[in-house]
Amino acid sequence: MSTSDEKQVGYVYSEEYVDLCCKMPRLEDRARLVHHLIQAYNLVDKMKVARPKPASIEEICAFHSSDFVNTLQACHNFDMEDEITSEMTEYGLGYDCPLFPDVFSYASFVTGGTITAARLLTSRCCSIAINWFGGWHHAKRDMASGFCYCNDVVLGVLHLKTVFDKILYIDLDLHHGDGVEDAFLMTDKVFTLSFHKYAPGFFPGTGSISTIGKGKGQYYTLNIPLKDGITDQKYTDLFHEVFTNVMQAFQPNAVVCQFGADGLVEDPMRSFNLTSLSLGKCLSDILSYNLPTLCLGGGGYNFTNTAKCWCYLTSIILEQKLDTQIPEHQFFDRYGPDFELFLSPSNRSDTNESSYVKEIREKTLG
Ligand SMILES: O=C(CCc1ccccc1NC(=O)c1cccc(C(F)(F)F)c1)NO
Ligand SMILES: [Zn+2]
Repeated sequence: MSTSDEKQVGYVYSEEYVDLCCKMPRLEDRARLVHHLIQAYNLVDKMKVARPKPASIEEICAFHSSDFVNTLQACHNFDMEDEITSEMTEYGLGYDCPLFPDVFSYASFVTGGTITAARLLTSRCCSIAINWFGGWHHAKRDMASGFCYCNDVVLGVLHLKTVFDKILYIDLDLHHGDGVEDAFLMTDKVFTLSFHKYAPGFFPGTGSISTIGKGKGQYYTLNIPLKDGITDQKYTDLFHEVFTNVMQAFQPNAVVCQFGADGLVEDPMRSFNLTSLSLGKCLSDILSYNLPTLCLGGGGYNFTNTAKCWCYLTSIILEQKLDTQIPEHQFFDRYGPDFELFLSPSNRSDTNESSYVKEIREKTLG
């Protein structure tokens, strides 16, 4: 099958990379499930596989402070019994961001994965690049946060900026993409658009509709705060309206999208009532503009649903229809009892009253 290069889809993967991603506590074998499902649907052979290299210290320091990176690197032989020092907690390490022996190679490899994906776009080798094991949007310049050590998203955007003038960042994770928003709050070259749950006491607590950017970056930050129970229809209608407005006004040269899957039905976060069809429709909207596009993962703590979702998104990128039956493969039995690719919404109530959505529309679309 001959695909002209500009349609080539880049997929960041190696056995070593997946193995390392599975060392992250609380994410166990998620990366392996994701890759093997994409493989089981014969999608890997339709993509240009790019082996990631770990990001170098200087690459990571393009955003993070050197004392933070040095501290993270010093934790590389940390084991569970070691006590958490005050220095570690000062850098956000130890609680929300658990320490484990390979933490630094994990963080530098994931970051390298996203930079590798971004390079596929800046080198014009591909028009779409995927790193499902990146998308760690909470990490700050000198602080790990919310399960994120290095902010691979910021570093990917910074690399894209060396070639593309204006970058649109879209964050579809259940949680507000605070680390990325902070990094680009004051620039008009990166527009950050985040859809997320916004509720008292819900992490990270930022992302209210009133945060719109500062200085030159004023009006280049947009937050869509949502409540529990939102459905596919309401989410995708709102996304379509807001996204098309932003595309018209900002006219980016490249797009980065974080497809965190913790907003899906049956996620342990138990917040939104979305199925993969929502993220799929958002992705189709984005791809319809034929811009260089970087697709990243993120949250997603129901591992089989996350694998189903990102595999489905990969099929949309490749314009391949998938069987609804999960194909036989090494992890087939994990997909029981239904062995179905698509999810069904639950009957939980949607607390986003239409008056609330109307208010959001008015405040963001003017
Ligand atoms: O998903 C996130 C991070 C969520 C987070 C924020 C702050 C502190 C810890 C976390 N991570 C979790 O709550 C978490 C991580 C892995 C698995 C789970 C589970 F219990 F939901 F499965 C929960 N950002 O997009
Ligand atoms: Zn999340």
